[in-house]
Amino acid sequence: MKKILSIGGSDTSGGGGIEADIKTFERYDEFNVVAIENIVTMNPNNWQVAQYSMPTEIFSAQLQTTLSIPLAGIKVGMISDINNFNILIDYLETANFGWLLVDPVMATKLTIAHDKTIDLTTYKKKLLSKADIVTPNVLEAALLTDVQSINSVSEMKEAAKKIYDYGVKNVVIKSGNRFADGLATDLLYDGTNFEVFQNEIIKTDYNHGAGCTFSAAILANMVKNKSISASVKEAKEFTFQAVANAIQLNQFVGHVWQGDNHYETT
Ligand SMILES: Nc1ncnc2c1ncn2[C@@H]1O[C@H](COP(=O)(O)OP(=O)(O)O)[C@@H](O)[C@H]1O
Ligand SMILES: Cc1ncc(COP(=O)(O)O)c(C=O)c1O
Repeated sequence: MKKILSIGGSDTSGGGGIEADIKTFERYDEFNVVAIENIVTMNPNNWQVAQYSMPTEIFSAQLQTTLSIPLAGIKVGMISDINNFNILIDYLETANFGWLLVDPVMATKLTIAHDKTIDLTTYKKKLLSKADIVTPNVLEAALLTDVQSINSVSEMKEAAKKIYDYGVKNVVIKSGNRFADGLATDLLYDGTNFEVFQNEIIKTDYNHGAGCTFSAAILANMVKNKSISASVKEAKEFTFQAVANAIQLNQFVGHVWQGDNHYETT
């Protein structure tokens, strides 16, 4: 069984972050080990989000723990603190692992005030440049490429080229449910070719966790030695089902569900 390390935030509501990763990797029969960099909580009255960064000593101890484990891949999600970020970069330089996927979680479906001390130039230079694959949504891709917004496949292509130039080997940009054409488009760019993956947008408000699930599923396929293109294709189908099976959590949100079945929806 392959072992994969997730580094990112713990979502107390259970939909995104490390919790989505664990559920997804289990579906692919892969063993997920974790290093939690931050914890996200929600106000029960209005769902306002708070984020608590892990003290550096604890984050570092988690990463050290994983040095004893042969890792087929590492998935990096939400990173909130510059000191933890630097510890992560040092760790990536010493650890032995297969693929590195970076999901640059900056613009999520929840409004999270991120620690602005990680500037994007540093983020690109130190982290993205090491990634085999990076999976921003269109909002994150716009932030990374310093454009106002991305509203079409041709604008996704422009952004993918720029992100590739940061040293990333493969770029996947996701439009999710944001484009008016009714299509959920994912664009893959490997430095030579563009490939477009599309399906219809499921009309639902419940897709929290879709991004984490999608990127975990891509990595889950990659460590099974599938091509990047086949990995993205399969992950898209997996995530589509997870969105189709989403559950309402409370009056504020609904979360994707990676399991085979769910027996009740409220
Ligand atoms: N309503 C939806 N219908 C179909 N696919 C969706 C829907 N919402 C998200 N997806 C898919 O889930 C994956 C994650 O996309 P997205 O939700 O944009 O990520 P993020 O959580 O990073 O914003 C993509 O493959 C996207 O096409
Ligand atoms: C810790 C953490 N990581 C990642 C995400 C991203 O979630 P999504 O997959 O909906 O983009 C969230 C969303 O709340 C989160 O709390």
